[in-house]
Amino acid sequence: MSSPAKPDLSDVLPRLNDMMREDDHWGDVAAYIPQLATVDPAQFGIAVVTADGQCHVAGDTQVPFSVQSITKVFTLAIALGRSGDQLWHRVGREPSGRAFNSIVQLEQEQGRPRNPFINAGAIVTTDEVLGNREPREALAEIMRFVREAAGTDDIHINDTVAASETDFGHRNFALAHFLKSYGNLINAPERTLGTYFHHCAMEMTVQQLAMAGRFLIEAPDVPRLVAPSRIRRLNALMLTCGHYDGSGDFAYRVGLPGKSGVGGGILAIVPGRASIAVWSPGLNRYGNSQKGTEALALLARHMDWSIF
Ligand SMILES: NC(=O)CC[C@H](N)C(=O)O
Repeated sequence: MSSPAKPDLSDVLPRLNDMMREDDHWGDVAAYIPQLATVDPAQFGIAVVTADGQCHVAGDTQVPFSVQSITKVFTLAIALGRSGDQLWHRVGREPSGRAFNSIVQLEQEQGRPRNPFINAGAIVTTDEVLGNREPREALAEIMRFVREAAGTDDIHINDTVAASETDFGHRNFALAHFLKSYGNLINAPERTLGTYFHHCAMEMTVQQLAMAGRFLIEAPDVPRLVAPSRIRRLNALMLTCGHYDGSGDFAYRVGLPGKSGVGGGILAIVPGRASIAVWSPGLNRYGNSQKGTEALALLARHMDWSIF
């Protein structure tokens, strides 16, 4: 009996792209960052880079989009590289079950954020990366890491988006001041947030993001930026916390470690096999890409890529 043919990504991705455009339930773009509110939600792009370095793409693949919270994976990797397990004194490792920008949880837990992927936790990891340095030095380190991971220097921060968040980021300022009041911020709130808003405002195409995620695959031929044991832990946190209070739903539907951003991007990892970046700016009720999640669920099922 012949075994069924292995699905070919160069067929699968264009079909997935067509399916995503069949209806117009694109979700809503994030309105609380005015620069993101102007993006047309009816866009979709996907890129898959396999462990052997092959890249397959479909859809709107040439558009650089605001990666936002996906940068929290890179800043966490850098913070752990700088401080090791000391970091966990300042931030936890449990799913939050709350919105990404929840204030009430931070107060209840006395200034130690639940995990490094909610905003409060990422403000702490950014503060750890910043240390006593100038924000531009910390940002240069973050950009170096991401560019090296992606294998290209053509990745930049959109200063207009960063300025837009600075002007309207009142919740993040509230979170940072709470952290400071509990003694869990080394720097002045404005200084840490300036760094945070800027790394969130980094832009990438889906291909660049999928390339940047390769270091999380843990395979022989991918760039070795962090130790294998740490890669597994980053993936564990992405699985349990990467989609905020939608993390359980994402694990149920997709079955892969993933990290979303309010710009509509999702980075998902198939351990040992592939790095996937998907982008569609319309969001679901958890603030995660609506079509991006749907596409990942279909792709994971079709390729039999769920880790479970
Ligand atoms: N979920 C996100 O992508 C949030 C990131 C955004 N920069 C914020 O702080 O609100």
